[in-house]
Formats: sequence, structure tokens, C-alpha cells
Amino acid sequence: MSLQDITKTEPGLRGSGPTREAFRDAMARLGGAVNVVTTSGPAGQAGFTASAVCSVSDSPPTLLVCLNRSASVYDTFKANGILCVNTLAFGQEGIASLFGGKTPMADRFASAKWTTLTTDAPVLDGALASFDCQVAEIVESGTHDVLFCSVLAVRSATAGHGLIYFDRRFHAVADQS
Ligand SMILES: NC(=O)c1ccc[n+]([C@@H]2O[C@H](COP(=O)([O-])OP(=O)(O)OC[C@H]3O[C@@H](n4cnc5c(N)ncnc54)[C@H](O)[C@@H]3O)[C@@H](O)[C@H]2O)c1
Ligand SMILES: Cc1cc2c(cc1C)N(C[C@H](O)[C@H](O)[C@H](O)COP(=O)(O)O)c1[nH]c(=O)[nH]c(=O)c1N2
Repeated sequence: MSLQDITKTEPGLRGSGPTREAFRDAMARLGGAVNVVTTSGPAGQAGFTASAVCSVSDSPPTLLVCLNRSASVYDTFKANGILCVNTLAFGQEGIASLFGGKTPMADRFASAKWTTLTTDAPVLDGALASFDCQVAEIVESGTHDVLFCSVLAVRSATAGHGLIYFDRRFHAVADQS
């Protein structure tokens, strides 16, 4: 197969950019870790699956999470102001699918075991890493809010295979150690 067979180009009209579909098709080529982001507090308990999570700074420890303002969980996250990013391990794809939308919140949380660290946000048993955070700043961009989060506590697993979302499917990343 030549490179021409496996590539497609959609430059878009000047000023308008590619279509939403072309953008998503291209974004589907960016593999990323799969996280279940949770919150708990006066506004209630909620969680959603997120691939749009990124390290921002290690001093002070800061990460960002992009949350669609049309998500059912949006108001709960905004009101509670705290969250935990739980990075999933291979084998936790079922949890990713449950938290990926349309499932009642009680059923999402009933699918796994949870603890807490510093905040009340649920920390997932068996996650590769958990980042317990306070939301420090929110920046609106397009359909999403970018939540800049101060990391108050972390928990890391010492072993376990990684889980990547690539080409609209889950894949294992083997831990060779
Ligand atoms: N950043 C996001 O909000 C985001 C990321 C991944 C998946 N999803 C949602 O999960 C479902 C399945 O996604 P999929 O990857 O199998 O197929 P898809 O064709 O909907 O998305 C392909 C890729 O485009 C990006 N994307 C999708 N929806 C987006 C959005 N609303 N805003 C910004 N980027 C977006 C993501 O990188 C995604 O992996 C869809 O409903 C999708 O909207 C949302
Ligand atoms: C693999 C994968 C990755 C993501 C998502 C889905 C899936 C399957 N979703 C969508 C998000 O999980 C979903 O909209 C929420 O669960 C809210 O759904 P409800 O509005 O409660 O049905 C999502 N949403 C979001 O706002 N930011 C993100 O980074 C992601 N990433």
C-alpha cells in the first residue's frame, strides 16, 4: 500500500477550516490515555470518560481537563470545584464505556470500587494513576471548558498495562518490565 492510498487531505476553505467530521477523523489518529474523571460534593456525584487530559506544569503540579459544556455532568463538576482524574489500565475498558455517556450515574459508579484521597472525589481502585485536584481556573473554548486543576494528591500503581484510545478503539500498551 502506498502512502497515497492511506492518506487523505482536506484543506478546508480559507478561513473556515476543515469540517467537523474531517477534524474528528484526523483527531482519531492521535492515540491518548483513557481517564475517568470524577467529582463529589454538594452538587452530587458524577463522572465521565475523558481523553482530553494533559499535564500542564509540575511546579505547582497542574493538569488540564477539557469538558463539553453540553455533557450531563457539566453542572455538577462546575459546582463542586474538585475532581479526580483516574487513568485507566488495560482491562478497565468496560468502565470507560460506562462513563462514556448515556448510562445512569448510579450504574456508572456501581461498576467499580472507589476510595478517596484529599478531596471527596472518587478514586478508582485499580487505576494506573489518580490525580486528586481542585479546579483552579476555567477557560471557555468552543464547545468545551478547559479546567486547569491544581493537583493536591496522587496515587500511582507500580505495575499494570496501559490503555490507549486510538482509531476509535481501545488498545493495550504492554508494560515490559
Ligand atoms: N474531547 C472530547 O470531547 C471527546 C474526545 C473523545 C471522544 N468524545 C466523544 O466520544 C464519542 C465517541 O468518540 P470517538 O473517538 O469514538 O469518535 P469521534 O469520531 O466522535 O471522535 C474522533 C476523535 O475526535 C475528537 N473529538 C470527538 N468529539 C469531540 C468533541 N466534541 N470535541 C473535541 N474533540 C472531539 C476526539 O479526539 C476523538 O477521539 C463521541 O460522542 C465523541 O464526541 C469526545
Ligand atoms: C474514549 C472517550 C473519550 C472521551 C469521551 C468519550 C469516550 C468514549 N467523552 C465523552 C464523555 O465521556 C461523555 O460525553 C460523558 O460521559 C457525558 O455523557 P452524558 O452527557 O452523561 O451522557 C469526552 N467528553 C469530554 O467532554 N471530554 C473528553 O475528553 C472526552 N473524551
